[in-house]
Amino acid sequence: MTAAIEVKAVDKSFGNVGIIRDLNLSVAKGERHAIIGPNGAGKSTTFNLISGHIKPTSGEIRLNGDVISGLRPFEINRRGLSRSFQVTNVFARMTVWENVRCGVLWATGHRYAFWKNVDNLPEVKQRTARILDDIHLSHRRDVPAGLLTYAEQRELEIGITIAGGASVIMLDEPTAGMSHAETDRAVALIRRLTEGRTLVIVEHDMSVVFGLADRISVLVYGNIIASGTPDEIRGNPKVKEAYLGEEID
Ligand SMILES: Nc1ncnc2c1ncn2[C@@H]1O[C@H](COP(=O)(O)OP(=O)(O)OP(=O)(O)O)[C@@H](O)[C@H]1O
Repeated sequence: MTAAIEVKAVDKSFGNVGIIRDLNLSVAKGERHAIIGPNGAGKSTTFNLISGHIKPTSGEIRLNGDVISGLRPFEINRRGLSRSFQVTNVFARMTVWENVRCGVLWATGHRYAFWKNVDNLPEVKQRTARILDDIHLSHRRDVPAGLLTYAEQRELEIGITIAGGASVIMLDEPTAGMSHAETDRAVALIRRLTEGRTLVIVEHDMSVVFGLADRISVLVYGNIIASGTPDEIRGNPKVKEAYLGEEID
């Protein structure tokens, strides 16, 4: 079967510093795949390469079989890939409802419908309401997003990322800065919302990684040193060495 994401022999240099070196990664359709690795290993850079925010120096990236390296982020998004960022990225002055509706408008083809009364579009209204319900933020719908708690903002962002109906979702450290209880809630949310889709996640919290991922890839110095099931990764000596002194289970 065609992979959802296929990264082949990708290199990325900033100036003459090689950050990503011969990166090869395959994520099957419907799989939840985590990318882990020490600080500065190149995880966010890998995300930015796949989502088109930066271009590879060489190599090729495919989404559902089609080459996407070289395309711009919005073109890749239209082809079915949606991502969140490490830093919370919601519109602080817009309400929760308006934030989600933005994502829905994009997905339903009303991309530039600024002149329309968009609340009169039943499909948009229903879909926005359903997503708010899914992310358990219906009771906060009229609150400006900037006034939500930090964890609620991250949940909203996850909601917006999936609002577009993309088949491939990429989340960059979705539980960073959350308490244990908030993390558990976010993981349950992510698991539920990505059911039947492909998920790629960058995450430092190993309990999240090992609880959520079907497969894990370990990135060290811009290169994937191991890819496998959580059990394979746990028992891999190269991974243990890269995480010397740290607990990975
Ligand atoms: N635009 C850029 N220009 C120059 N160097 C960059 C740029 N973006 C990232 N880097 C460098 O690339 C390396 C990898 O950074 P990246 O943010 O991808 O790592 P990471 O694995 O996501 O780290 P962390 O876990 O700390 O978030 C770092 O040394 C960083 O300084």
